[in-house]
Amino acid sequence: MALAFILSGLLAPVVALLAYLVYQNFIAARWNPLHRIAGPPVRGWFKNHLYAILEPSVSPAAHEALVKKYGRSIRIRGVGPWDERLLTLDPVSVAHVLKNSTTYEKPWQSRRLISSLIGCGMLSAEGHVHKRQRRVATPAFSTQNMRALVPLVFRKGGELKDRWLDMIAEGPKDTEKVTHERLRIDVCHWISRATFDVIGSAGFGYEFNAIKDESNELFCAYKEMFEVAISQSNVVRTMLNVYCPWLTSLFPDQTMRTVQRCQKIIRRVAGELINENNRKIAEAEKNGSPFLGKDLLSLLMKSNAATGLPPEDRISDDDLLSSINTFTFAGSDTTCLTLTWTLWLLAQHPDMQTRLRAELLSVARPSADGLANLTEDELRSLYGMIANLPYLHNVCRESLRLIPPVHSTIRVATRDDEIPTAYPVHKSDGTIDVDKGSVSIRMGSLIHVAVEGFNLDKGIWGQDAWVFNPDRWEDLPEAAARQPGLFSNTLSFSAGPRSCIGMRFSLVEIKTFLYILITNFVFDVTDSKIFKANVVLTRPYVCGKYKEGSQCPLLVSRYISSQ
Ligand code: HEM
Repeated sequence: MALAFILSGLLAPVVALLAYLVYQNFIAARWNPLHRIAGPPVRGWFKNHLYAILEPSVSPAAHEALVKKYGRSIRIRGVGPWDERLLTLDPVSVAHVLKNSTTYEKPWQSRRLISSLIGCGMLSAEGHVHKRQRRVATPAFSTQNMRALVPLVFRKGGELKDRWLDMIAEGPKDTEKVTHERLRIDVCHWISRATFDVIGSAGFGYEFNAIKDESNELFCAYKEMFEVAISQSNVVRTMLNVYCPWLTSLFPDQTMRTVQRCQKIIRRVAGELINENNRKIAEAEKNGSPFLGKDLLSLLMKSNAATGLPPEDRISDDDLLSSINTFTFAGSDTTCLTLTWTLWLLAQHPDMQTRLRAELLSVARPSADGLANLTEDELRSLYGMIANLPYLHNVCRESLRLIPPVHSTIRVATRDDEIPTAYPVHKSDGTIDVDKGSVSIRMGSLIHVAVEGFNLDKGIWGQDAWVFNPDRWEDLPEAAARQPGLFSNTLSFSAGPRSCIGMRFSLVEIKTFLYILITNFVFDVTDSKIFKANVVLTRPYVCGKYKEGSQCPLLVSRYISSQ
């Protein structure tokens, strides 16, 4: 009797699980309206289309083939048979999904993964928590505040330049091949150190000094934690982290222990920064003088302390800590990769590099003896001129269009909806629906927003869409000029209420760094072949050396004017 009771107790959950799986895979899947949309076949129970649409070495061709065969609203298979997703390359559909951020949220699984590392900051929060964080942070990213950061960005760019000049003067180390004063430099590694320095200083008034050396404990903690985040090599462990976080924190493995150790350091150091700022704000208030901190954290704390803000709209010290982590996580690698890919593209196109250099050198410097002696105001006015240079702007937007660091993003429908379409929808029975003008979507379905897919769409940008051509921006095809997107009709910074809050910040950094680097150095390709891989972001790797991690070696020599 007792045995029968125990067995039935054990059996019940198994039967319930089986029933659930049968329901999800055979019944719910059949009733899902996405099932009626055309899409590529799946050859096997656990086969999916994720590699083809997520991996930048194959995704442009995959997207092109899918659109040709199935139109711009495509049903694809996600992780399992229960996971039918909508891949949309229809601009009207994407604008709808990104604009309606309460109907289309970020899936809880990706939000949980991000939160487990950097806390529930703006990247992973949803609903009123996100709104509150975004409202408090928005003033910090105003044009005026971004201008205030210009001198600091020049200082960091100058430090990187001096470091490279020293390295070139010193000559090669064992690992660096040289041909007549040209040094092989992993630009990705070095620019990453510099963008960390910028975000530390401009983000929260902290000096990582990573261009100098890589020993700072907060820098090491962030680096180690982000490396864990991007490796996620143990799929089972990652799944457990998402679905049973209590289990993995009860039985932490080496990776988890590393993350916990890093988080402890970050909490301590960043906590001190927050306390210090709180103290300064209180002191300024007491003295009736303004608090002068210009970094994002100070500005965020100032806007949070503003007298007009209702208490329920204020964010907590924990949220402030998550914001520091979020700015570091979202703002350093993305900008580093844009700069790295731009230098790589310019190294492949020496004529464009020369043309850009000529334009940058045409900007009159307020002082002949370099940037170091310029006042903050002079640097700001210099940046004003640089920011308006047309070819530099075209190079930046073309690089961000061609190789967007964020390859794609994903949303989940929080209710049933009709997603409007501009193009006819191909159905799974072989017919084409020209009249309906929408795709029915059920609550819980995932929508794949192909950032790179949009940016490289030949049907929109023209037959040369996969080619680096900064001049295309002088005469865009009509369809491209109608594309949604926060930045220059591209989705590189996304669109709508969840688009990138740091776009202006990164453009100041990208343009200033390009100005300093291109007017001081010449960049050439090496004999190493570089390929792109989507490891959270689109990163460069050397062919045959994937295991060595992301790198982008270029031959760097000093630019010497012939005049
Ligand atoms: C070239 C550099 C950058 C690129 C290409 C980029 C791109 C993006 C994209 C595509 C998103 C939307 C992600 C999604 O929907 O899944 C995003 C969001 C975000 N970015 Fe950036 N980003 C860059 C630089 C920065 C910088 C410098 C910062 C901060 C200092 C920053 C802070 C954020 C934040 C906080 C969000 C979340 C916004 C929200 O959900 O409300 N980003 N970024």
